[in-house]
Amino acid sequence: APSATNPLYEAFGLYDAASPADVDAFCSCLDAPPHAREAIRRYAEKTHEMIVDIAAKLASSLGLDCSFQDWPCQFRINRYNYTPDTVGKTGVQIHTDSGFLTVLQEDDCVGGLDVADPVTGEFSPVEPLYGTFLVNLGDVATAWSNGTLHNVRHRVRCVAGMPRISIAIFLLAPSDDMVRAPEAFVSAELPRRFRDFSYEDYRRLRQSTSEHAGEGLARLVA
Ligand SMILES: O=C(O)CCC(=O)C(=O)O
Ligand SMILES: [Fe+2]
Repeated sequence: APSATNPLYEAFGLYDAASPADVDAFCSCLDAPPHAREAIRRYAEKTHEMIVDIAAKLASSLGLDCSFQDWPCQFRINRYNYTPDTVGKTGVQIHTDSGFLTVLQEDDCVGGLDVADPVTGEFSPVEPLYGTFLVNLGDVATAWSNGTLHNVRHRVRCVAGMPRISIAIFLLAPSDDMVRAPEAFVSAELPRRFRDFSYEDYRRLRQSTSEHAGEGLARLVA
């Protein structure tokens, strides 16, 4: 629901996108007619396949052979209730995604997503590109890779006076909820940076401290 921090933003979603029963329950909440139900089911299935595949390729590029098939996955539709009066206002505050990997389908027409340069902190706009997805790493990626991968700070601003919709799928954390860098990422030169932690605890920590941009990782330093 819209909040004091992000009054133009609302979202609804489901957990777990890999579970046909969860997707069905979500469709029932929406009172989705059969053709919409089928479209949502296929979209969740295909984007889940895609995110698991991207994660495996990412791991393999780091020399690790692992499967992300059973990692819980959240699916969310974001809606920004923009009007001509809200141009220039915040859509979503600066944040990092808390999980491992996000695949985002941007609005085809309305831009406004900005990503921060990790060194300078400067924001650059991401122009919407029809037919593409955007891949983004979250806090769990930083911890799980022992600091090899970088979480990305981003925000959404209202740049046009019309509603904006984006669809995100989030691969969150290992299925046992415990985030721990595999041994392959740990060496004498690169000692373990973070203690083992529960993703659910970390998510609660982010909420309770209102630290939404990965600051909480500093609390988990080994
Ligand atoms: O709507 C967007 O472009 C980004 C949404 C986002 O950052 C999120 O859902 O975490
Ligand atoms: Fe995000």
